[in-house]
Amino acid sequence: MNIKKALTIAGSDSGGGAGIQADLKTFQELGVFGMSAITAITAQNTLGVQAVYPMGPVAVTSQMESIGEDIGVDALKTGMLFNAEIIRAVSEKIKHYNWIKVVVDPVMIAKGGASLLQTEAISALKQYLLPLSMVVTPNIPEAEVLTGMSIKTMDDKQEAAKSLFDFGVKNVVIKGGHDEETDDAVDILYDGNEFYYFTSKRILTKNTHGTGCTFSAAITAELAKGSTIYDAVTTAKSFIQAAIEDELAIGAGHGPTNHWAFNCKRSGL
Ligand SMILES: Nc1ncnc2c1ncn2[C@@H]1O[C@H](COP(=O)(O)OP(=O)(O)O)[C@@H](O)[C@H]1O
Ligand SMILES: Cc1ncc(COP(=O)(O)OP(=O)(O)O)c(N)n1
Repeated sequence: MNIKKALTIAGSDSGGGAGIQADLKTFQELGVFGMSAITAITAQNTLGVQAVYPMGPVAVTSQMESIGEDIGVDALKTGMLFNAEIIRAVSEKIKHYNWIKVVVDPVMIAKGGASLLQTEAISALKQYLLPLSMVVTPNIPEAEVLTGMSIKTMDDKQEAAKSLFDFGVKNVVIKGGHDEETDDAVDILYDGNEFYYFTSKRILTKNTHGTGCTFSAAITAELAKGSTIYDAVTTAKSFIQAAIEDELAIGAGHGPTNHWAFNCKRSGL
């Protein structure tokens, strides 16, 4: 069996809804072999983040080396990177191994407000990692921080996508989960030439913990299997829609999404 391999470089969420745990569940459901390089351990549940314990940059890159020297990577994603030292070290290793299918989810703040990226690390993200990325997947607040723009309308989203493209990113996906006045959740993709729109019905639920992680992991899994960017985003959008729709009411706060739902739906369960 020629299984494709996907790597997540991200933080651990003890509650299992976001971070490494969400990524590996998504990789498994989409039929790729999942691997991880952990950047930080968070003590976290559906109520919020109780503590963050970052790894040193060498601890992160030695995990990448173990994978790079033996197993290989068909596609990778980054999630919570926490500080500028980790961003720099991860970027150097990606260049060293010439890993091309790189999805950057520029995780900044958890749903409960906890900081998952130090403010002073934002310029490192722009300078070192964005130019190496095949796809970047900010939500609206993250796109605002990266571009310095206020994003309210679809025109603003298009301008922001163009501005992110100018950082050297090859494809920009601005997610619409935070656009809460609209009935639909609309994600836009910009490839430097065209805009593409991915629209789904907005589901009214508080159980959306880890949506961004799951969505970017699904894109990564599809790219690992050889999909085009457009097809990878299409599948990721269906995956996350099913995962939010068929909700798991776990914990007292923002519950996780349901990673089984996409395959259950496909097999008529
Ligand atoms: N309530 C919702 N209903 C349907 N889709 C949603 C909802 N919330 C988020 N999404 C989708 O989940 C994905 C992640 O979006 P978003 O919530 O903006 O990211 P993040 O988790 O990084 O804040 C996107 O594809 C978005 O359209
Ligand atoms: C360890 C870890 N990584 C990332 C996140 C943020 O995940 P996201 O998918 O953006 O979901 P919410 O935080 O908005 O629920 C996280 N919480 N923890």
